[in-house]
Amino acid sequence: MRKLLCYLKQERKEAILAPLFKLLEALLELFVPLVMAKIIDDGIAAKDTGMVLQYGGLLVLLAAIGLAFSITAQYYAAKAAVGMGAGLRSALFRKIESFSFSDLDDLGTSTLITRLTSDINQVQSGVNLVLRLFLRSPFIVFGAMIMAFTVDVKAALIFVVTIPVLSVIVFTVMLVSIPLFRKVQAALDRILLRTKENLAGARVIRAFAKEDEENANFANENEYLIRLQLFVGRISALMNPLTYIVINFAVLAVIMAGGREVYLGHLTQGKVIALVNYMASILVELVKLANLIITINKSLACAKRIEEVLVRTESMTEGDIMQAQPSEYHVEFCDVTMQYPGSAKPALTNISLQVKRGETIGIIGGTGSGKSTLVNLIPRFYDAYSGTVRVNHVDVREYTYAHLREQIGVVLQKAVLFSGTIRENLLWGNEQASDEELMAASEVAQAGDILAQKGLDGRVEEGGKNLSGGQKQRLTIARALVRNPDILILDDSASALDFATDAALRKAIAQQGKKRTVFLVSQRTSSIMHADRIIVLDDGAIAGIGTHEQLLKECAVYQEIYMSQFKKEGSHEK
Ligand SMILES: Nc1ncnc2c1ncn2[C@@H]1O[C@H](COP(=O)(O)OP(=O)(O)OP(=O)(O)O)[C@@H](O)[C@H]1O
Repeated sequence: MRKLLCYLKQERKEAILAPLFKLLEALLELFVPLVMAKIIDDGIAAKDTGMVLQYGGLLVLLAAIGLAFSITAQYYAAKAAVGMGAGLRSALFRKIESFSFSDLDDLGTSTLITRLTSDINQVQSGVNLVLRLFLRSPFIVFGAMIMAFTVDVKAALIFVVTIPVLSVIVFTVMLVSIPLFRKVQAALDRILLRTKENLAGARVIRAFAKEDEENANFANENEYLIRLQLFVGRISALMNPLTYIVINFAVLAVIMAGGREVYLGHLTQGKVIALVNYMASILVELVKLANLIITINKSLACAKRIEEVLVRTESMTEGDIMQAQPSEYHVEFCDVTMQYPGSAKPALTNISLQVKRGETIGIIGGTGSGKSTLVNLIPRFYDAYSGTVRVNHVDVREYTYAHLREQIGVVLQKAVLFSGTIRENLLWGNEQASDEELMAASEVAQAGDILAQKGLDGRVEEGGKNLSGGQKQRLTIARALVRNPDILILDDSASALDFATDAALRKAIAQQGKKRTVFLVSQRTSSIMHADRIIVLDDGAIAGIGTHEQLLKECAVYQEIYMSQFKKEGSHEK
């Protein structure tokens, strides 16, 4: 919590001024019943119109000054809360950006989105309310009680009994409803998650005709939320009749005791009205206070979720080496074992491999055999559990992230593009690249036809939804090539391309002048068979290394893969 308060400290001036102005407004409010008493006793009773107008004017003045104080307080409270929210949002975003793939896997992206958006909003509105009410409400409750004593001690004793009773009712209702509110939030979270999954998977739902089932599931979750909210609503609704019964009895007691005092000549009618007004103010403030405490509780729960992310220590820290001398072996794996957190068994076991500069390495194996895991260790998307991965003979953990990754062009299995223009997307590879360089990279990536059709200024919609799978893959390859990297990793990134385009792509990459080390991950033997060496992975271990011809002779796993695809392709041709 202390960490979050730092962000409020940056808005120190506003955070002090907001409650101060609210306090001034409350101070003025406490005088209103006294002025009313004066109007009744000195103006109306004495039929003195001048006096009524004079005090009436004072009331208007008090209201106007109070309004000005209140607006000023609202302004500062909003400014402090929004400023804190903005600071928090940037800090959280920066923190999330610093997370490694393992951290993101561990936390889950949907909860990070909720924390970055609705949790921060909740904290923001909590801070806004606290700044306005945490001084004002207790001040009015105690102030009104003290003012009541200054009006009439005997009648004020009724307040001494009423306030604790009212407090007990209000705070009991609050204590009962807070855990229920937490349940409501959790139910809301589930509904949000379901909505998000449904929107993301809308096409799959249609394809499997699961709309009715999904509608029914959503209706169930919604029904549960409605029942919970109604229950919470009923409990909260109990507060009003109960408190009004107490307050009405207290008002009755004030009027009866006051009436007797008026009759005896010890109290004026105006003062009785003032006492009734103080009683009403106390009730209103107690209800506000209860709502404030509920909001504080909700905000604290959200603040805790935000803080969990902010104080999380990253599972990987970067080194400080910026450049290394080119060495004989460009990429080395030394007895590398990789196990994902929470997994029962390693995804890679005892991998040792030395790759020379300029070599093209094909990586093949069944699904889940560890191909992506192997290449993801080179740009340090994950750290090896044991063993070392080296680039230019330097452990990847010793490089700064930026300097390690600027040597490597990665095309991930899932082609991700961002909304904007094609040019903006390609420039991610190298911000300084000229249009000619972008076009040249696109030609190599076999994306020339896309550019001819759409141009560099062609729009890419959210998630590249206006492009086909193959078009997206070719643009992501072009983006990696724009960087002109020393190491190029294509992780099954030509899976949506037809055989001819795939072959043309490999040929164009090989023909580029640069002595580039290439890792080609694929499930298709045809994509990797021309590589200098092929690594066959089987259940996380190397089952064979060699050329296509060597492996066909010596490696049973490779033979099996090749034969299964050869037969399949043969049968297609028939
Ligand atoms: N982020 C992750 N967290 C936990 N386990 C993972 C993660 N990514 C992969 N795995 C597991 O590690 C193993 C190897 O996965 P990997 O993605 O490297 O296989 P692959 O050979 O690339 O498969 P495919 O060809 O299907 O993409 C699998 O058992 C997979 O379930």
